[in-house]
Amino acid sequence: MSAAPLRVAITGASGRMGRMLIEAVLAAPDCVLSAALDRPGSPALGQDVGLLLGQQTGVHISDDVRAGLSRSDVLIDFTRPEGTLQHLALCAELGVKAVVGTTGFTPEEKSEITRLAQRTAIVMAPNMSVGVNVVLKLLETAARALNEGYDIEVIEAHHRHKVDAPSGTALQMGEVVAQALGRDLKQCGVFAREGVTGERDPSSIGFATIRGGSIIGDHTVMFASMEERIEITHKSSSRATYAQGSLRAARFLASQSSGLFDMSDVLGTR
Ligand SMILES: NC(=O)C1=CN([C@@H]2O[C@H](COP(=O)(O)OP(=O)(O)OC[C@H]3O[C@@H](n4cnc5c(N)ncnc54)[C@H](OP(=O)(O)O)[C@@H]3O)[C@@H](O)[C@H]2O)C=CC1
Ligand SMILES: O=C(O)C1=N[C@H](C(=O)O)C[C@H](O)C1
Repeated sequence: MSAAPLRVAITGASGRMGRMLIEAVLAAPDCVLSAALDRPGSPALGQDVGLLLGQQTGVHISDDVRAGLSRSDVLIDFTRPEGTLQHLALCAELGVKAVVGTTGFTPEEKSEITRLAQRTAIVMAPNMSVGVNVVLKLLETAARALNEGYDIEVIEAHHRHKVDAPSGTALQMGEVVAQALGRDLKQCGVFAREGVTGERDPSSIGFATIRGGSIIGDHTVMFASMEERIEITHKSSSRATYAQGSLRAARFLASQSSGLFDMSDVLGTR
């Protein structure tokens, strides 16, 4: 007998990631789209989610998050920090699991998510692509080997609509490198340079942000010495990579009851 399909709810349904996730869920044979949710006042409310895909699905975008979650096993949320926190509080109350792709959380908001994960299972990652999560492992190895004489800079580029900087992925890359080197990113991260900055502090990890056009998401970590330069780069060419990773995370959660996980748990690379 085949297992019951995973009932997946999507918040931010009309957003860039929301639309990509809906397409991925509709195409997944083991999943069913149980709810497509947007916030009150969204012009998308009432639309059949298949409208943009040229098909009728019978699932209409709604702002009734509680009702949508009540008929779901897992929520996939790519919205904004304040929206995600509201959605997670409802997930914890209703026993619905959650995959969080939203970035830009404050340390306090992250602590709140850790608390909510005592009541339901949550996967949270600033980048759901398998490729980026492999790159995080490469960075750990590179940082350990290049621990002296190399200046480390993280460069990221995204589309003109992105609202947070540096990207969540760039920050995670910085954290992985800092941890491998026994540094604290809060102390050594340099997020802006202008005017007479003085010479570069060798223990710093610099960040540079580019915003423009339709760039989906590029990240490079540069290790620069006086003799050579190593650059580890990941470039996304479609948001489908984030949607597919999110579905892997949703399937992983089916066997978890509580706790906060990341993509290394999902991919078994921890
Ligand atoms: N982890 C990963 O792999 C990835 C993470 N991201 C992150 O996902 C998030 C969304 O990105 P993207 O899809 O490009 O953004 P969009 O702006 O295209 O979509 C955001 C969606 O969330 C809704 N929303 C905004 N604020 C709230 C709120 N307070 N409550 C409920 N819903 C809200 C928006 O509704 P409205 O239109 O009404 O404002 C919209 O539907 C960002 O934080 C981004 O960094 C993106 C790609 C990959
Ligand atoms: O906003 C985006 O688009 C993306 N956000 C994530 C981030 O902040 O790292 C992931 C990806 O780079 C796309």
